[in-house]
Amino acid sequence: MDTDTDMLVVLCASLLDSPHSEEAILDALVQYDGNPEAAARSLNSNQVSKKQPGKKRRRVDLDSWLRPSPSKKTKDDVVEPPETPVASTSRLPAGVLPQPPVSPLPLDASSSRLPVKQVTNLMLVLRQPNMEKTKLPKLPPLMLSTPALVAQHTPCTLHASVLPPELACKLFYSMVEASRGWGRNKWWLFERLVESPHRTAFFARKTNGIDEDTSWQEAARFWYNGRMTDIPPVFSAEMEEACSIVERVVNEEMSKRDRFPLEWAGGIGNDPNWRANVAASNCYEGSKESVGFHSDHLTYLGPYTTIASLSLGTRRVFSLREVIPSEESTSRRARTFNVPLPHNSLTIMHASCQERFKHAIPPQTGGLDMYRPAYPKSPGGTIEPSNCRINITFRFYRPDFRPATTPRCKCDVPTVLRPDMKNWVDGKTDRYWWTCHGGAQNEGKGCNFWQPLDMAAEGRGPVVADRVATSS
Ligand SMILES: O=C(O)CCC(=O)C(=O)O
Ligand SMILES: [Fe+2]
Repeated sequence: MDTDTDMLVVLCASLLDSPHSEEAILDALVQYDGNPEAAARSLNSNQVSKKQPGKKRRRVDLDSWLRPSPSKKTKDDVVEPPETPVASTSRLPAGVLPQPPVSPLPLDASSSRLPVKQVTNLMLVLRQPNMEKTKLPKLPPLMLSTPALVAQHTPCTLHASVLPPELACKLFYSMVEASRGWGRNKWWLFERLVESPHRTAFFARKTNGIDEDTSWQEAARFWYNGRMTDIPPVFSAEMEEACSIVERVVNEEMSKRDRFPLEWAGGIGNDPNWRANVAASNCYEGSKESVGFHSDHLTYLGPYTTIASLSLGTRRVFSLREVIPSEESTSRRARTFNVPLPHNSLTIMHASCQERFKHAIPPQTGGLDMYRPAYPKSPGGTIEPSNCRINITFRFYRPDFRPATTPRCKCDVPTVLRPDMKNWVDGKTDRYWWTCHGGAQNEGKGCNFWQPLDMAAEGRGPVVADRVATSS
């Protein structure tokens, strides 16, 4: 761990009511963008039920944290997962990576709005945590190679060959072409400017498909990673065509599933349960480009969102790993599930996936299969194999989470909405927090803003629970 991070861990530990493992602290720090007070508040709030009323708050001795920890690993140290093939120097702490949910316009380091500082690849900043010692046996990663296995083990479904082959090919070519102009997201983490190890872009649909509301373009225009962006492009003709097919598949799949009480239920008449009004696209060129474990911010998506992720081009592995709730941490261990995503497949991350699981595209070891398009780029042209994977995540920004309703912190930047993953409950009484996002751009210096989401007080909904309540 670098010195800055050491100091943050120490600071956070000094604010805790009871001792926590270094990994738990690091986890919370990453979740709160390196803000020790917000991280400590989160860890302390997990303790509330265990605390005895009237008992004096105990501060952890700073010295005990500053003392160097034993440097050599013992056999008991559980090193997280040997699972997905990830080079050891670039391994992220399992399940912790504040990679943002949607990836709008690239942030340009040369822009006058960003301070000129050395940029570090995100993968090099986060170190492998010392995992809590546990007696529970480590679970080897599990390869989920069929849609049935994916549905059995994860809150996701996998759909093969979703687009007509020619459309999939055309969309692949056009996105690869466009991706030459995309950039890598940059943000501040632990007082360092880090950048994502893949290129990314964000699109807003011209309308939400139902009315002429353009506020989603506004949402994307203004804030991303605590930074103002330009107006995003609208969907291309191929993206629109793909999107209508994806919407049909998603709604069909949702109609077969039980819905969670906090899910959006505002669709009336012909308005479907789910529609895509924005899309984030990623281009992974070659085997080393990746995205670390993260769950998507829920700022505009709201609780129990559904995200549809289209894969085009080279096949890559999608990793999913459950975040074990605190109270179950001694009784069961997380397992990593690896899902190979072929060209023209759709992965639907269903409601509860962002609350319970983190996901990643790890760097690929052991070689990459080149993608050989079925059609040439232009009629009569030659077919060139490609080492790129294009991912388009179609998302539904909820009307009750419109940008104007996002609380702002003391930095005067819209906050981000995060689930309390360590205390995931039942889809009804789960906790979420609005937290400061200013530090992601302001050299890592944010404020301490932290506010629980209160659906009723904030006038949000309707959600599935409201529908059930009125119909019974
Ligand atoms: O490339 C993928 O499949 C995942 C992308 C992702 O997780 C994201 O954009 O949030
Ligand atoms: Fe994601």
